[in-house]
Amino acid sequence: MLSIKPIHTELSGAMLVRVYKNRSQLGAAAGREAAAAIRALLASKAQVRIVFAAAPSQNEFLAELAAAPDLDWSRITAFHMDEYIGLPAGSPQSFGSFLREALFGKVRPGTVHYLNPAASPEAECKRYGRLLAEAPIDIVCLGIGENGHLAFNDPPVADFNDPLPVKLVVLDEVCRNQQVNDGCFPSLAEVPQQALTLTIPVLLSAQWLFCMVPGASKRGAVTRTLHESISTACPSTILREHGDCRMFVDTDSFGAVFS
Ligand SMILES: O=P(O)(O)OC[C@H]1O[C@](O)(CO)[C@@H](O)[C@@H]1O
Repeated sequence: MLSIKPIHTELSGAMLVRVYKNRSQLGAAAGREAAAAIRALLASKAQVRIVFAAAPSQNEFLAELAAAPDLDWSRITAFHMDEYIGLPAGSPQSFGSFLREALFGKVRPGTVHYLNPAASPEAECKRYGRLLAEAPIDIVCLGIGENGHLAFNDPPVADFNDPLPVKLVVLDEVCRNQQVNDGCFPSLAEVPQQALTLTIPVLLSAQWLFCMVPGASKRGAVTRTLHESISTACPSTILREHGDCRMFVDTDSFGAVFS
């Protein structure tokens, strides 16, 4: 298999940033790297625990990962990082349905823990928090929202020292508008107002973070992530402090590369 070379690499704090020519190269490179990391973990432990983001920005990455050879998915425990509250049961917009379609239904992980948006939010946050706490999280595969959110930790609710592992949040308007612009919902009125999300300390507790951020609509968020001071005004800035976060961007989200 040919390796896909980034056209530019740099460090932002402790975070390794790789810039690819376009989103398909970004997705393929990230998928292969994540597969290699999973293989390495599976060689040294019985179970590997991974949290996945559910968004169009992850499509190329998830497709590559789903096609990766020699991965024993039966020893993988999978989680997702957020879920809307208030969608009809089985709605294609739910993040559980998205991941079942894009990945879980193809690779059949040994265990998939779905967030249940129909349960009482308080009870569901506790239940999911307990499942997450059963053992360390090995890998989180995430994206960055246009407002710099990680999962559904939008700037008004993001807390780098959140005491809760999973919480109920009200979504901010930039985040809800993005879902319409991404083609996930026909209008703002149909985007749920509330959601459950893993909190930032849980996401950052993973040994490895793979962060895939393609597309021109993310250029502002990528620039802020790399250059703005670290604060919840742009939650993704905290990624620069994780010791093993790799961020995959393309020329649309990064901007021009000058050598
Ligand atoms: O790349 P996108 O579509 O902005 O998604 C970024 C994040 O938003 C979510 O889709 C919803 O919070 C997450 O699953 C994902 O990490």
